[in-house]
Amino acid sequence: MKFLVSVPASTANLGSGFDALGMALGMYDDVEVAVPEDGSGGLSIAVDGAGAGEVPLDETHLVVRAVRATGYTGGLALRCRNTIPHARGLGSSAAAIVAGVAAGFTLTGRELDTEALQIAAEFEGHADNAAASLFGGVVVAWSEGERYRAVRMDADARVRPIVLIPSQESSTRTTRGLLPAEVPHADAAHAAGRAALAVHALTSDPSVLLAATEDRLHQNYREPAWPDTVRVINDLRKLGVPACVSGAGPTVIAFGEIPAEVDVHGFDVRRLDVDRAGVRIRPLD
Ligand SMILES: Nc1ncnc2c1ncn2[C@@H]1O[C@H](COP(=O)(O)OP(=O)(O)OP(=O)(O)O)[C@@H](O)[C@H]1O
Ligand SMILES: N[C@@H](CCO)C(=O)O
Repeated sequence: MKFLVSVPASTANLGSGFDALGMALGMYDDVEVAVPEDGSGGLSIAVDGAGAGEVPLDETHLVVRAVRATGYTGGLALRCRNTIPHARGLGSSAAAIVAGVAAGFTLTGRELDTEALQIAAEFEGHADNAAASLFGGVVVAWSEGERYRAVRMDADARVRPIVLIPSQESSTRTTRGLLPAEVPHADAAHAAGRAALAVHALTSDPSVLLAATEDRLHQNYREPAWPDTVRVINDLRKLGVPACVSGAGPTVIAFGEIPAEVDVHGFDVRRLDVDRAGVRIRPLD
């Protein structure tokens, strides 16, 4: 058995929707999955691109851990071709987890269903990135007790994301540690209104994206980890360009054109499509 799992990157939060809003982006990690014909066990992993020479090549590899979380215990040969940069706020860890869950479900003959989201989201403790990589489009994710849920919507065709990716890495775990336990009531109320507006902006009316992407719950608290990111966001927003931190940073996500007067030196600027399909599985011979 041999198949290819192709999984999109994602951007979480989208400014106001901390831990709730996500969107899939047209940048992909491909994982070729094969099971030894003779039924022998064993594990082999090869990695090209992002993470090559850095990620472990044993049972602790994130894709393998996610495969195992689906209950598949047999032999596995993985070839990972990664284009999603690690620790930049583009959902690389969620993409790896979703790839592993999709591979595990395929190996055990199951359709990707709500249990796939549950398993994937349990790895990160929130479902925003994982739901986007699984389902594509724009997602709202939430949890009810220990169950993770998400709804998927189509992005408006006029939503044209641009990502500005710095070379510096920033770990999600580290910058979550910068967040306060409590926020002022006024900021919580602001976030609720703007996040609701963001759903409308992303799916029906991108003209209100500037207000919709204004955040008060995480970016300023995390600024010490990536001051240049916050500077670029503030410069863009002052000129009327909707911009916010992608996920836990340090990538900036903006909508529209980048004005020449904004200094984006040190950032790799790329226009990406919104991915509409989510994770894809294709048989290989
Ligand atoms: N394809 C992969 N294969 C193996 N491990 C991976 C893969 N992608 C990410 N990882 C692991 O996840 C880490 C990055 O996770 P982290 O949550 O900090 O950032 P991110 O997922 O890129 O960003 P964000 O969650 O803010 O969008 C990497 O340093 C690596 O250990
Ligand atoms: N919502 C998450 C996304 C990163 O995984 C955060 O901002 O920490």
